[in-house]
Amino acid sequence: MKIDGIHYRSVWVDRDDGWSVRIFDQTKLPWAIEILRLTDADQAAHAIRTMQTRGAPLIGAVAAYGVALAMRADASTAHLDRVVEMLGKTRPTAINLRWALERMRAALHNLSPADRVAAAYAEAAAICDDDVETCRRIGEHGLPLLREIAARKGPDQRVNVLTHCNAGWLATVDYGTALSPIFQAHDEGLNVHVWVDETRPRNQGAALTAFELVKHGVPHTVVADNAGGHLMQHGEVDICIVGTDRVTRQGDVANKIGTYLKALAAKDNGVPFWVALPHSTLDMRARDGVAEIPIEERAEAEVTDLTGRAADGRIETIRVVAEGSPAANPAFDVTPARLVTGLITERGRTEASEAGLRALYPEKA
Ligand SMILES: CSC[C@H]1O[C@H](OP(=O)(O)O)[C@H](O)[C@@H]1O
Repeated sequence: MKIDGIHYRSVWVDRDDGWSVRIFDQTKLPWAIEILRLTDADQAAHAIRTMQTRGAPLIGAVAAYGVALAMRADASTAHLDRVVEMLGKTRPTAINLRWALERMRAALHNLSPADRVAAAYAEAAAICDDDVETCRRIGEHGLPLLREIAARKGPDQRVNVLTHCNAGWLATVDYGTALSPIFQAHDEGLNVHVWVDETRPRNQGAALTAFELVKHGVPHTVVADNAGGHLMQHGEVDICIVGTDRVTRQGDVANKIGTYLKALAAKDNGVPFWVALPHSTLDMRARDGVAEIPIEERAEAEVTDLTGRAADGRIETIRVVAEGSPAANPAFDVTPARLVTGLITERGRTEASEAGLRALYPEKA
């Protein structure tokens, strides 16, 4: 998507710089736009682990390019296996990471080492191009939901969408998932407004979703995570649309911590709760999400500390928790399918169920 009129993807290859891989340092956004230069797999792993680059589809794409960078250093089968395993351990919850690495290994394993560099870059590029088209189509299939609300409420009433975390173009290669229909609705002139959950502790909503919506000119309001239920009780939310890091074959949804609580509030208030996902986020090997999806535990400091811009413009990190208090930091939770109104995919919309997913993805059954 665009930043000040210039189109970017969230990851790209700099052919003029030795085929290095470029990403935004998302830990610096929205205060600074810094582009990182990755030249080896360890740098790619570090970027994923530290969330310099994050978002389920995007970490898969960056890991894929991490494999390509690794093949330039050593295209042996042993090194390929080592790098795939190393990158696969960077973050446990988003299934897109495993999906992308398995796809890279399948594309390279039977090739001769001499052919692996070019093939790795080509496969990583194909993963990125597939993600861009997939996310664009997710937008197309989610758009009718917003049009229906707009038609019901009338042109002078805004369509209020609540979203959690960041599932925009910064979480994917381009367009986003949950934000894709919102961008398309805005671009076609729908009167759409977004309630943006700040999304503690990493504030992906306040920092990244808000940044995307400002740059695209989409009306929005940042709210504390705990405000969503109140807004729903008072009729201020017409629909919730969130992204996801893994959906099981029965439709259970892993997403950023706090999503489950929003889904409970939506159910209690009769607010439709939709989840947007590309095919790469489906984990048909898992059934019960609560029991089977690994939930990433991140550092306490992400809860005890907060980073932002001081009055004098300096970026500072301050402690916001009493000295001596420990913190726990589960980074995701699982929303059971019974709380999900439906799934928005690149192939269309479906109920959050095994039957619904089999109908859309018969080849994955
Ligand atoms: C389009 S996937 C976005 C998904 O990924 C985020 O996790 P993180 O920022 O920790 O990588 C979050 O769960 C989003 O919903």
